[in-house]
Amino acid sequence: MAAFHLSQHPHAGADPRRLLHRLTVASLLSVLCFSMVYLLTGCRESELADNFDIKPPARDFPASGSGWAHEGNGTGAVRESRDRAGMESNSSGKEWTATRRLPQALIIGVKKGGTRALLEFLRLHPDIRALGSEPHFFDRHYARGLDWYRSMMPKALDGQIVMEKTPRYFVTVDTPARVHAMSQDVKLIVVVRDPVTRAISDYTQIISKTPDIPPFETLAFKNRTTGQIDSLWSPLWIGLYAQHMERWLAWFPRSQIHLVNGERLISDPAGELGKVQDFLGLQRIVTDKHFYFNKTKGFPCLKKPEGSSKPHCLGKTKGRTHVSIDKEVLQKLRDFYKPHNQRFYQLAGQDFGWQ
Ligand SMILES: Nc1ncnc2c1ncn2[C@@H]1O[C@H](COP(=O)(O)OS(=O)(=O)O)[C@@H](OP(=O)(O)O)[C@H]1O
Repeated sequence: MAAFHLSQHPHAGADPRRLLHRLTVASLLSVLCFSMVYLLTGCRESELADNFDIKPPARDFPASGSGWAHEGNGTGAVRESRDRAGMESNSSGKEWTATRRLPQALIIGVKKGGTRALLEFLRLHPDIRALGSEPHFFDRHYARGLDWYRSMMPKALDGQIVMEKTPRYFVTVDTPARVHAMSQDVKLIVVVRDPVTRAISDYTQIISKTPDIPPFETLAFKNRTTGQIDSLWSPLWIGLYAQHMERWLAWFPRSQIHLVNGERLISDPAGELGKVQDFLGLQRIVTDKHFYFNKTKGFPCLKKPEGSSKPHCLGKTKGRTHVSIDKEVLQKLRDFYKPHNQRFYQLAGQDFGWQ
């Protein structure tokens, strides 16, 4: 249409140089505008979002379906605008520049342990800046390099702790060495939960996505008649905590790994959060004042996150009803895990009391 219109213009043929000049000026203006938009809106981040399967740092909300039930909370909005500006000011009005840094703390596992709840509770702390999505850097995107990883992090001020959670790190063989190569001082957090319940939680999620898979009772055994457990089946293998923990202990001292009791994270979230804040060297700011027990959901939820008037619970994929499992199979699994759990308690220096 535009080309047709130009060729019909009475002066189009008369002054091609003028037309060319106009076109050049228009192109220069477009380039200028584009550059301005690029600089002002952090275009680099949207490129990342388009090209990769994880979210950019400025949108550091939980992935949909895995985060809070009411997402557009004020806390996130405030944080997002701070991220965009990259600035924050203290009481004297002086501004500090926030920068993207590599994480100083990682929630490395375990899948279905309660890692999302822990991360969201920790995000209430003003000295924590946490990436909402799981970047899977050390297990999937390691080849992208540390600069890429840093670019995924939310901006943080000096003194704020940057963190992320990717529960798969705990069980991936190369991860401890890779994390160590990034930082020898990084603080590691693992939320652990009774491995039998964890496996059922895992399976409940799997079957919700692929309803055609065989029953849990079939997949859990190499041979159901002989009762031989298939410990390589992922939902069961992840629960061999001692085995995974030993790999981490080959690279990091026990004092650098904090274990969160996943069961207590539900029954006493403030108590578990208190210990995590101590471990991170932070003031205990997230306390029981922040939580209430939501009877309908059957889990603790947040009363009023900063800037929001609504209480917040985790989304519906967290705390769902588990598939019911044959009692005999449950007992076989408990017997199977017993020695592994004992070994884990020894490594942990803590008895989690799983049956
Ligand atoms: N406050 C609160 N609200 C909801 N759910 C809670 C909470 N605290 C811990 N949990 C438990 O977290 C389990 C999900 O664990 P993760 O977040 O680690 O899962 S995931 O690995 O990120 O998929 C999830 O597992 P399921 O109960 O099997 O759904 C919960 O038991």
